[in-house]
Amino acid sequence: MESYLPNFNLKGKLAVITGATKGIGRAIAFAYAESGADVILVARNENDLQKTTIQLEEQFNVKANYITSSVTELSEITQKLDELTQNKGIDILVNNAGMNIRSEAIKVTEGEYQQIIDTNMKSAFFLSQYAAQNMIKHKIKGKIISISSVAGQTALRTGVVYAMTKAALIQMTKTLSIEWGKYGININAIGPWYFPTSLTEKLLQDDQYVQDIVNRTPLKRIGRLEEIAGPAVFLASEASNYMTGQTLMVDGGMTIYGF
Ligand SMILES: NC(=O)C1=CN([C@@H]2O[C@H](COP(=O)(O)OP(=O)(O)OC[C@H]3O[C@@H](n4cnc5c(N)ncnc54)[C@H](O)[C@@H]3O)[C@@H](O)[C@H]2O)C=CC1
Ligand SMILES: C[C@H](O)[C@@H]1OC(=O)[C@H](O)[C@@H]1O
Repeated sequence: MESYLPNFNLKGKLAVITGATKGIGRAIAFAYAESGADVILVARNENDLQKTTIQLEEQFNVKANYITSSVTELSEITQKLDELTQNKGIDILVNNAGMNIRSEAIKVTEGEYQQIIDTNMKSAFFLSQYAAQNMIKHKIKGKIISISSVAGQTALRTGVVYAMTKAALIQMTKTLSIEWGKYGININAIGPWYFPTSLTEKLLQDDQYVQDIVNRTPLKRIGRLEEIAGPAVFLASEASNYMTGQTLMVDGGMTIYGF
């Protein structure tokens, strides 16, 4: 039978997702499990992790493990990943955990700067490095996906340091893709516009702010979480095997909207 339909499912894959108990990371974890992947969730709240992994195992009949740690505690995470991936290497890493302290550039403190940089950028690089070492050791042609932002490509009013980290993830994605392509590892990113999560909750409670977003968005609405899970499943699946170094803007058209 002649077929060109690639494999979009993640059966038998092992995915590591950071910040996976809330918002976009949670949506991705659920979509991956529904697509058949076993998952390792990384987050800071043990209770949330326990509840989420139990739900994933019961709902989708997959294996769900967790690591209770801040992504800034890299050795904590890598030691636990060593244990959890002895027999099965990592197929997919999603660098999702991220935070923002929205303040004017003129007022940013060194502490705020470092917290955003460490959470959004440093963790993504070193977890990508760990995942690549793991994939190479297990001879896995894996997928590394980072959640950037439209703020990494166009200027927003929501914090310069946050934007710096999101731009860095786009450039990290390009640079790692040329270094690790020879191992068959695909490195891509996703740049969301606004999606309803705890990160954006306060902003999206302001009707005028939401109207401003809608006015700048060709599709005239904010995103729905399943609309970010789809591209994340695509980038984790064999369907994207010939894509690397790219950032998919999942933004309702916002980044291409000149005037
Ligand atoms: N929601 C949106 O409109 C957009 C979100 N993004 C990005 O999407 C990613 C996910 O954000 P959302 O789901 O919206 O936010 P969220 O706040 O709902 O979820 C972020 C998750 O990351 C976790 N996290 C934060 N710092 C952490 C740390 N140090 N260690 C471990 N986990 C940590 C949080 O606990 C939370 O579970 C972030 O990287 C964010 O920058 C990008 C563009 C738009
Ligand atoms: C779309 C942006 O990333 C948006 O800006 C913010 O301050 C929020 O943190 C969202 O991520």
